[in-house]
Amino acid sequence: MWDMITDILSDYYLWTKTLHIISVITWMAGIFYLPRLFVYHTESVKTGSETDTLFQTMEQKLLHVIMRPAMYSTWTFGLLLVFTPGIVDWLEIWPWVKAASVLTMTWFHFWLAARRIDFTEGRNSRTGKQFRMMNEVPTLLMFLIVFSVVLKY
Ligand code: HEM
Repeated sequence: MWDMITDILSDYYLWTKTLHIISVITWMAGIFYLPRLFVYHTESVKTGSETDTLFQTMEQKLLHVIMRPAMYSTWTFGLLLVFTPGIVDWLEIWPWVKAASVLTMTWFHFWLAARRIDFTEGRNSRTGKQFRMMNEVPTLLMFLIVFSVVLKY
């Protein structure tokens, strides 16, 4: 049974990788844009105004319609790649760097989701500067992930 599954994973390796990359692009688009929305929301929008409601709608749609499904499909296709024979050698360093980075990226996703709730409840206490600084987290992780998965040291 397991042999049959790994044969199928090998046959569809390039399809899986293609879908993984498409999912990653979609997830990252949101990961980079949502903190920007939070910066404008914090610095230029009055709590309780019409614009506040508009920003909340944009943030909710971005998170639930784009980012959340994209995160799930990135994980699904990524894990299928992990189980594809001959792709990941856990004796090398790169899979560990990648694993640590994608776990941190996933933590960042949920951190953003929690900050969205702060806005909906009118209790955001972060400044625009703090959101700008947090925006560097996914940038750093993206470098670590792409270098590790492509160079494979
Ligand atoms: C969320 C969990 C993730 C898992 C389990 C995972 C796992 C994997 C695996 C096993 C591969 C195959 C490597 C190969 O074919 O040699 C791969 C490829 C790739 N991953 Fe991920 N990944 C994840 C998330 C991400 C994220 C967040 C990014 C980007 C920010 C990313 C970018 C890539 C790229 C660009 C490739 C293609 C590399 C190549 O063609 O050689 N992955 N991933």
